[in-house]
Amino acid sequence: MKLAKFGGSSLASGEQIRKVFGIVKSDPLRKIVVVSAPGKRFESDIKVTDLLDAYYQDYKNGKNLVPIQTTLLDRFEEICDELELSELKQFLSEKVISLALLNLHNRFVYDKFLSTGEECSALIVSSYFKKNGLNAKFLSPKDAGILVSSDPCEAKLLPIAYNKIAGLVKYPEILIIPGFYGATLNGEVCTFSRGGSDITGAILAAGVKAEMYENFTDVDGIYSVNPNVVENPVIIEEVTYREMRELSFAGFSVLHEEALIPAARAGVPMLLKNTNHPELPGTQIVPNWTIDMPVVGIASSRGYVIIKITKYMLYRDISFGRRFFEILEKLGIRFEAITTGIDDMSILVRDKYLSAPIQEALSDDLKEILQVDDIVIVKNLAVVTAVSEEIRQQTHITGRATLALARKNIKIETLMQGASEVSLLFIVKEEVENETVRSLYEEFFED
Ligand SMILES: Nc1ncnc2c1ncn2[C@@H]1O[C@H](COP(=O)(O)OP(=O)(O)O)[C@@H](O)[C@H]1O
Ligand SMILES: N[C@@H](CC(=O)OP(=O)(O)O)C(=O)O
Repeated sequence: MKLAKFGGSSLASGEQIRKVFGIVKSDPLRKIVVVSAPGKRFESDIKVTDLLDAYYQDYKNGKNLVPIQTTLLDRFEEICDELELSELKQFLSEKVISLALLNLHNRFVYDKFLSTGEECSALIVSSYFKKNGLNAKFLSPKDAGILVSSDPCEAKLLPIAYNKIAGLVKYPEILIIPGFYGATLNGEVCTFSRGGSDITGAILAAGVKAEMYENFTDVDGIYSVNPNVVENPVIIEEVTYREMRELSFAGFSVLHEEALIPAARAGVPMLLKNTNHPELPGTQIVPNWTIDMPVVGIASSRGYVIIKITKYMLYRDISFGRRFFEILEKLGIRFEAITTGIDDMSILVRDKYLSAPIQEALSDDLKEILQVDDIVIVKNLAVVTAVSEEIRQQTHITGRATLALARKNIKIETLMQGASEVSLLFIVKEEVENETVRSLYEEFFED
């Protein structure tokens, strides 16, 4: 059995849904289909999930809801018209309108709004499949057994869920399951973080021990670098789960970083393919590499800050680390990397965690509680991450990378090896982010 997940770009219009139908029909092993909400049809278009977000904001702020409801209903109506599913229009319209009756004080109200895109999408796909002769069945995430924690917009799968999910193999129909959300033990709708349909796909593929998790999107494979920075970059033929997790976390938005672990643990291989060109091989995500590459991919992300603290003889104070982390926890600051020395400690954080009041509270606590001598906050940084399993084995990769940057006069603010040992992090000023990516790409991929 294979699990096929189709992203928003594959469900954006009736024409795209016809392609999805063709793909599912062409392989009888594709027994579970996970769908996202309709995505963008063209560059300036708005994804249905973003429209639902706007709908929620208008509802919360007491605004006139007619314009946003009309935009949403038009999207669904257009798809239904293209697929000749007129019988579904009224049902979907009621679903969308009834969101404006929800209790705003419920913790999961925003999740319910956002999840409606995937729910409607799965209803459309299952109706179209049935109408065209496929034995398909809509199954809600709750009925599929996707039981999740009660963390609005950040659901985590409850381990007990896997028992029920395993039972999905018994269905004779092709199951069409909405991605992106699950049900809490109290039956509330709770979504994963944005882009989370990939997580649903991975969980279900792991739960039924699928022979393959196919992730269909709008590119021919995973590019070795952001295609907006380097024109026509090389497509990665094969990447390990660990490499891909690092790349996703470091900026490759093509796959959600939380979608790798469930599939990896269950040993389910993944294949990323293009809905518009399903005949192409795509990118395989595998447990162990078979192709030697000094660097598999280069990801980058901006909006970082380094907090440097200095305290004379810091390393002798055995409670310093604990007290420092307690301060970070209290202020809700997540850090991504840390280095320490005799008198210094530096942490890398995203600037979204460091608003002006939080920064002030952090400075006060560091001075009062930890009595640090100095605090320096360096802003507007980008992290460029080169990833490969080979980095652990071959020391010359770091040398080649730093030399390539030195040749272009690019100053590295800080260089770190990721704790997973499959990544090298080059922290640079935001203004040289793209140049850093291009220089590393030239060094490792050109010729
Ligand atoms: N390294 C990369 N390789 C491929 N695509 C990438 C990469 N980095 C970013 N992307 C973007 O990810 C998009 C696909 O992801 P996403 O928009 O979530 O698709 P979907 O709607 O199918 O889930 C591509 O269209 C591309 O613009
Ligand atoms: N529709 C949700 C979940 C998702 O995974 O979407 P997509 O497959 O289009 O990235 C979102 O936009 O966040």
